[in-house]
Amino acid sequence: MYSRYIPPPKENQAPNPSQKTPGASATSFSTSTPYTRYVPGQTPAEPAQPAPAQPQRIVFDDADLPPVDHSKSRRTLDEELTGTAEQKKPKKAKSRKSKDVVEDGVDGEVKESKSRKRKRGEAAQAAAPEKEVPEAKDVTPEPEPAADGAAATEAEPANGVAEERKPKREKKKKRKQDDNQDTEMADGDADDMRRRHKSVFDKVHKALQGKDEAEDASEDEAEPEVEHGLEPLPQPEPVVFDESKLTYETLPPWLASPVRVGPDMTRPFTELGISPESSKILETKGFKDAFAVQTAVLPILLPSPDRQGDVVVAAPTGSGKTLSYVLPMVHDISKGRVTRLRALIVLPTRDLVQQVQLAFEACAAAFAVNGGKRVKIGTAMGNRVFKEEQSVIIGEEQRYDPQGYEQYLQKQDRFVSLEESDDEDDGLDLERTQPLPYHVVAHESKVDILICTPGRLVEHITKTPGFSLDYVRWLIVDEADKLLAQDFQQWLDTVTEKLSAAKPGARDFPGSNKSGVRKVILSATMTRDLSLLNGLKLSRPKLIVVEGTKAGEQNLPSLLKEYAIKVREPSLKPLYLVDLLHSKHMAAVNQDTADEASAGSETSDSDSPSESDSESDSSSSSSEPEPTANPPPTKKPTLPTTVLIFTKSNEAALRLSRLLALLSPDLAPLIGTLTSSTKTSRRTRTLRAFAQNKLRILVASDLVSRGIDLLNLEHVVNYDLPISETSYVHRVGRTARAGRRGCAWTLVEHAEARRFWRDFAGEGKGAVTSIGREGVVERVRIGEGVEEFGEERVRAYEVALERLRGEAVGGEGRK
Ligand SMILES: Nc1ncnc2c1ncn2[C@@H]1O[C@H](COP(=O)(O)OP(=O)(O)OP(=O)(O)O)[C@@H](O)[C@H]1O
Repeated sequence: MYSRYIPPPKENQAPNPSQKTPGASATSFSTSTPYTRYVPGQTPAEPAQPAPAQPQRIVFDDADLPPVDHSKSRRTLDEELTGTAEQKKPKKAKSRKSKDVVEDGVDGEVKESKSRKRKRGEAAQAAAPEKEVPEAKDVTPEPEPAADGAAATEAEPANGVAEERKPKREKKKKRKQDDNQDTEMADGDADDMRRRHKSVFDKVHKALQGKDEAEDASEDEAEPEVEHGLEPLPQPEPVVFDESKLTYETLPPWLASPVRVGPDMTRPFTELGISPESSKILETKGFKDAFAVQTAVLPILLPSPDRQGDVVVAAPTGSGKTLSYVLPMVHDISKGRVTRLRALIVLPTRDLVQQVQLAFEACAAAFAVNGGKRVKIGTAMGNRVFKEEQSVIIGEEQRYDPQGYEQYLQKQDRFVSLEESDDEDDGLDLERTQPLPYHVVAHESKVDILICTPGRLVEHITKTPGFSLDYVRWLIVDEADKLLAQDFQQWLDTVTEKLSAAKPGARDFPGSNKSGVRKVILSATMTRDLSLLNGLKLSRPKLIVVEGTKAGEQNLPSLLKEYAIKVREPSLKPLYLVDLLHSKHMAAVNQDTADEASAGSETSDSDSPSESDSESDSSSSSSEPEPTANPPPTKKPTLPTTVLIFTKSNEAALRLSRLLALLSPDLAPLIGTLTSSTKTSRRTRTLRAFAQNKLRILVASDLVSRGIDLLNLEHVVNYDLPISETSYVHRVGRTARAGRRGCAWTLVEHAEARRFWRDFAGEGKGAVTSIGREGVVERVRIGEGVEEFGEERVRAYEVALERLRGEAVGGEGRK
């Protein structure tokens, strides 16, 4: 009953045509592969060498196949081959199979499972009596290509051993694929041979399982055929990947349920716990009533018998967040006598350090009343030589202390031996002040409050003798999302570790029985990312959110108006800007600015610092007449308002600033430039000139997009699109501050339109923006391309560009 088993060729074994006997069997299988005879009841001998598990393919060369009658249906073929009528399979199963085949694609066909191979082998044996070898054909089999020439090959494991090693699940999957493959082969028009085999395999497989045809038939009958219309068959649920962002529901209660405050709420400082004397002084500084954020934060941070936990503040730009922490801190520290480092304020840029220092100085005076101490404020931001900065923060004195001196000497001895052993760890000791005999050098803080950038803070912690955080009881992290996202020298870990050290009584709050470090974390674009916030190790935190009626995650000031200008000709973008600056849109939007502008224009010729204040010298001292893209000015250079123009980089800011001066000489003396490559002192001068209305236009990189408080600024122009929604919020938030009006203009090129309207403006299909605004972004038209600007202006623009290029290369243009 069993016939000779002709196994498939061995994996990776390229046929050797030389071994072929002429006139050998016409089968397309390589006959060079050794095989064993199957003897029932006898375990077949293991192959000498297990072949690698890499699949091998078998050529089904049409030329080698027996002629096929395509007119015969599959059923007819099956009958012809097996002599039995095969039960028709239910339609449902069939269609599912064919779908799987499509999904599995070529891979499914390439891989063949062991079971299928087994079936194939068994089938070959079973089918042998009926059709042992395909009809002899007068064609010499083509040699099979090598295993790696995969194009015309089919995967075939070398033997059962390699196959056995595959995990069960994989085998199961393969088996399923094989079933699908079978259907595909039957439907396809290339492999009739395989189709025949398949039907034989099926029969033999059933036969080997001890099931006769009748049983098969009854089994199939038991599974009634289900009729389907054209409606889609039920499919498994598609796998849905959860791409949702963190929502308030998934946040801890303090983040999920913030204390919400309306943006218009104000209250007198006296109602919030500030003494009338201090309030009066604050009023003289321009702080009459507390702003919304201050009304919410002050009661939590000012001393109370029941001290509350840490505070996280999310309030729009220009809403007065700085004063909300400055006032309670100065109030608290002014109650003390001794100067110790009590508070750290960490900020991302030097400009912000300087700005916050001014706020502290103003408030220090307000609390130096009724016997209150005038708090001492220091800064550490790297704008000075480190040693100089050290001497400003930490003082030294020689104190008589024979015992301490003895310990010092012992330490020195140890240090010398360490030095000999090339250990450089204590090298800084060499730079320390040497004590006088029987004295020690004592260090003490010269400041109560240190305002600093994170990098410089870490430097002082690690390198400044006597710099200690033992007495620090306030930690303020302003522009927190930025500081937390960028781990400057692991500043947070270093600081929190130092703050966790407890010295008895060192962190006590006067007038309170509580002790510890109070943390205040602020931003207009506060992160809700717990992985970032966790690093702060907050204690019983509260989230304060200031928001209007149309609140988003990041809210814009309510008095901000936003506009978008379509740039049809990106190559002429600077001309759009020039036209905007000369348009009626650039009007004063606050009355006091209008007044100052008219007063400033009278003196602007003599007082203007011109561009000597910035790196780009735009003063048009050249003897040649400047190419101008605008009509020559008829009156003194002036602009009725103030403008801050944002570009994408330092270089872009410098170039645009110069180009503007060339294109519009009337504006040249009013233009200043602010970039991170500009020296801090020069930046300070430029900002001061702008605050005094001597400069009316600032061209800047994103350096000044955060926190900078230019109260007289009325218009922000996004010359280049900001990189993110957060960046947009900070940029446009340089105006419309502290209850003033302001406008934001964005130049939008065609390629940027979708992103701008969807992500920033929150308009259009699929718009999802985190920005909360009261109004909408309005469209404004400026220029209409070449026709609108005119040939002459476009030519002048090209000349200006050429000159700029010349200046960049040789600097001749500036001479
Ligand atoms: N109570 C007040 N009365 C009047 N002016 C105030 C008051 N509080 C703050 N200001 C002023 O409001 C302006 C903006 O304040 P501040 O710089 O603190 O804003 P901010 O919320 O920190 O903004 P940003 O997020 O952009 O840093 C400052 O000029 C500040 O002096």
